[in-house]
Amino acid sequence: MAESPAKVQKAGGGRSCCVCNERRAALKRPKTLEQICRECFFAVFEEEIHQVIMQNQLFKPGERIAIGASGGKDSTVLACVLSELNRRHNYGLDLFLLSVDEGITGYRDDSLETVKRNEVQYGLPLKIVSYKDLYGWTMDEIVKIIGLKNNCTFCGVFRRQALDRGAALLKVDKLATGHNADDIAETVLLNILRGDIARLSRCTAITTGEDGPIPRCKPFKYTYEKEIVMYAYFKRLDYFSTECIYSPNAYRGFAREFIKDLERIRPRAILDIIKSGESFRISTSTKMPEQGMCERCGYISSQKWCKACVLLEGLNRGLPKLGIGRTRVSDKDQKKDLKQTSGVKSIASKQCGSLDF
Ligand SMILES: Nc1ncnc2c1ncn2[C@@H]1O[C@H](COP(=O)(O)OP(=O)(O)OP(=O)(O)O)[C@@H](O)[C@H]1O
Repeated sequence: MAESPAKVQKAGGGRSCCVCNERRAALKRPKTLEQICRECFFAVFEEEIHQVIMQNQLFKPGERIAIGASGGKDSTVLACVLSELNRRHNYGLDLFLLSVDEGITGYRDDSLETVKRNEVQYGLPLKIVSYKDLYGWTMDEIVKIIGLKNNCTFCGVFRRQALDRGAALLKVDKLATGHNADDIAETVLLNILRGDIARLSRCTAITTGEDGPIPRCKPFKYTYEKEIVMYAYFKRLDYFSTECIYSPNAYRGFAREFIKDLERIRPRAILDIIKSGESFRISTSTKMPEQGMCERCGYISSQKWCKACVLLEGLNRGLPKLGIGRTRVSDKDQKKDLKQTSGVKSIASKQCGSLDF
């Protein structure tokens, strides 16, 4: 449901809109702090996304595009705006909604109900793929075994692959996700803090995976989260706004809060962090992982087995910590497990909501 954004910055003193100069300003744009009326806000918000799509040639006429639809604000606004722009500018796209059911009772089951309503509201066919069908496990079952600490690693790795598998079933050319400017700035910071050069070098790319099965793109790369919330609120869009019940990601939470603090002082900070991320150049002497194919399932992987197969093997063998970085499994046990598991190296923990798309 369209909830009131935590802090809609109201326009003050009955000023007129800085765009049309006719209507009264209804809000202050978080990105530019301009006083603007509702109608002009919708228009500039949509036009900026259209420009990003055109300048970065995100889509080609005739393409089939899946929108990763979680039922949350970002992907709901993405579905709404993409269908509108597709009509208005004759992109010639065949749009679909693609949802991953992670099997989280009290969270994903409810948000999927929202996506089912969106299917009708936007007239976009919906495909749902589930962890249970793909991997034989729901997140509820995984959490029972692994607890709350590392569950985001399983969820993130499985979701990435599940989206690819769903996209393949839909036979789409590309997958569009609702990652916004705040998400990307946050990921730039996290990759710097972790010294993860490989991810730092690709996390700002608007399109990724062009060498893989299905490229992914982020039409909201420069769109501020606060503006997405305002758009959803003023348009009264039907979205689901509850946080995942298994998401205790404190580290990412600190990065998020830090960026929100910076944004309060200087809204451009978000765009500048993204710009800094884009400007990073990796020295030629830095060794980058080589992309290959998982020997087990054929999915792209820089190791012998992909991350999902390593994690799944651990779950199925009753060694759920197999493949999770920096765990308390003793070195000896882990070495033994990994040896038995065809020499796959331990993977570093990938946090929930991370942008390794
Ligand atoms: N279960 C899912 N099914 C399909 N797509 C998903 C799912 N979870 C995430 N995505 C895609 O990845 C994007 C970023 O996901 P993230 O978990 O960071 O959520 P978010 O920032 O809360 O976005 P949203 O508001 O759309 O839920 C989403 O906008 C969506 O496009």
